[in-house]
Amino acid sequence: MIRRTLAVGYGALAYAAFLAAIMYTIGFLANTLVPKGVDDGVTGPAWLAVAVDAGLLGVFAVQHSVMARPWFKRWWTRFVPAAVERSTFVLLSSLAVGLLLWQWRPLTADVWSVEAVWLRVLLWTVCGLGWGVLVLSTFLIGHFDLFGLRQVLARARDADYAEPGFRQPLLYRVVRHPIMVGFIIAFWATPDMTVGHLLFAGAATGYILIAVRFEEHDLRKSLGEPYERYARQVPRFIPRTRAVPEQVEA
Ligand SMILES: C[S@@+](CC[C@H](N)C(=O)[O-])C[C@H]1O[C@@H](n2cnc3c(N)ncnc32)[C@H](O)[C@@H]1O
Repeated sequence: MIRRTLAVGYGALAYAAFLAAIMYTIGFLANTLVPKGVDDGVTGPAWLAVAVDAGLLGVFAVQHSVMARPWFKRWWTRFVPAAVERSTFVLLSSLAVGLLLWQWRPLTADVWSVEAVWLRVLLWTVCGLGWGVLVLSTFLIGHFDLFGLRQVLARARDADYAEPGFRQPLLYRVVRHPIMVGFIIAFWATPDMTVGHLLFAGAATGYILIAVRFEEHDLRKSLGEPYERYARQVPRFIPRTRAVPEQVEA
């Protein structure tokens, strides 16, 4: 009983950490409503800021990609109960984001700064749409599974947990990685782009381009031909303007 309560509490804590990390990131990149935005913090030599920021992004990238691999999950569920494996991943990812935002060093030179009000409004709207696409997409493939809550609730009820499995709802019929498309849009759509923000957007986009290849490798391995067919029909990031005819089996 105590273990179950602890598991639910831990899952709730991890989910709260995720919510705090994503909401702070939104304010951080918009330089608004948070104490420290992407253009705030300790100033110093540019080379040092680039080195520190790249290191912080690297910590997140390694943590996030290594801990998401099936071989890693198989190994560490020998020590961590399976029911809280996802919550632990979510908690550590949120802490890595927290470290990144806390220790981020600004590079405040302007890359672009839009004056026209209509264009500023348009860019903020696109940015908001990016975050919206991201959140919606998490619900399309199982928001509460993705962030570990269903796993701990199943444990609390002593029920078996079944993963929601591979799905192709709505946006997943348009592109294979709508969550990542949402991130990319939100990272780049800003009326005021500084060198620091550009570094963040460029490095994070580069990471996404690599990370989805690892994810697809795992999906190909676990799903086989159905994923190959999906990949032939649905592009990674940029929607097709014309449908691809399904190949006739020989
Ligand atoms: C952070 S989500 C990102 C999903 C996807 N790359 C995206 O950008 O929307 C990563 C998890 O989603 C799972 N996933 C990816 N595509 C999926 C789909 N179409 N249906 C269900 N799960 C999916 C992966 O197996 C992985 O565990």
